[in-house]
Amino acid sequence: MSTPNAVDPQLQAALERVAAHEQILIALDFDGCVAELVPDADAARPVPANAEAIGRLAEVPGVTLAYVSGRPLATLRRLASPPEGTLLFGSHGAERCLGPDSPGLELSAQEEIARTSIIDSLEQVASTAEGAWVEPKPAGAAIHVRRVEDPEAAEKVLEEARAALALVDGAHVKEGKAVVESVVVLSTKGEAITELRSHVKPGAVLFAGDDVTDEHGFAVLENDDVGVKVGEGSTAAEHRIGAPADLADVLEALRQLRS
Ligand SMILES: O=P(O)(O)OC[C@H]1O[C@H](O[C@H]2O[C@H](CO)[C@@H](O)[C@H](O)[C@H]2O)[C@H](O)[C@@H](O)[C@@H]1O
Repeated sequence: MSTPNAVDPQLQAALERVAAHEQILIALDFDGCVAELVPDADAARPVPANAEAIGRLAEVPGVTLAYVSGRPLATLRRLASPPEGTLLFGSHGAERCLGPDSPGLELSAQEEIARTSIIDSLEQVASTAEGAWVEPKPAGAAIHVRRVEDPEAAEKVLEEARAALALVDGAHVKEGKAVVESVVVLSTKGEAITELRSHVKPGAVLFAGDDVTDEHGFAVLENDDVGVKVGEGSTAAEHRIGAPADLADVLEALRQLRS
């Protein structure tokens, strides 16, 4: 294990307040937070130092780990390889695994029709630009443009996708980084964190995330909770780190405070 860098003093003070609680919840976004953003979405993996820090935190009494991600639950499990016992929310909160009895996501017949229309519409749009591709998901789909070389062409794809999705009954749009997603089940990371809070009953929560959808998560933090925005962009989080590679220092600082 390499020596961790000191975290910002204000963040360190906030971590001390979190660590003082008997039970704490550490909820993490995956892409752009635990893992670097990469062109091939299936190649995303935790930054090694983050994986090590997460593994060590999983051993600490009174610490519950959770992932709160836009990824489908099955993909999240495969890519993140979370330690045993980690609670999981996928599909921006529409899918959950809080234990063996957690119900799977079931779509109504109407939602199934809407999901098929979303996928068909996005496939149609993606076929117009080299590098654009569609990621089908249990509750909808995402159109990706990170591999479209020309930024103007990429933005045009996203605009066309928004326009196509506006015509699909029951399609809700979520914005992301080089991606537009559409879901047939409306849920937010804020709702996921609220559900985690009532399940775990922690004295305080640390939530880290990098994207627009993570703002719903920061918005439900309270009291001694700590929100950490990863990277640039406006945010409701009170703390910020530069990149996913900096997250390990934060997690390690928290672990040391619990030792
Ligand atoms: O909530 P998250 O865990 O951050 O998931 C959000 C979306 O992440 C993935 O897309 C993003 O990461 C890709 C891999 O680095 C990148 O290529 C893409 O441009 C990003 O938008 C994922 O593919 C989506 O399903 C998630 O909703």
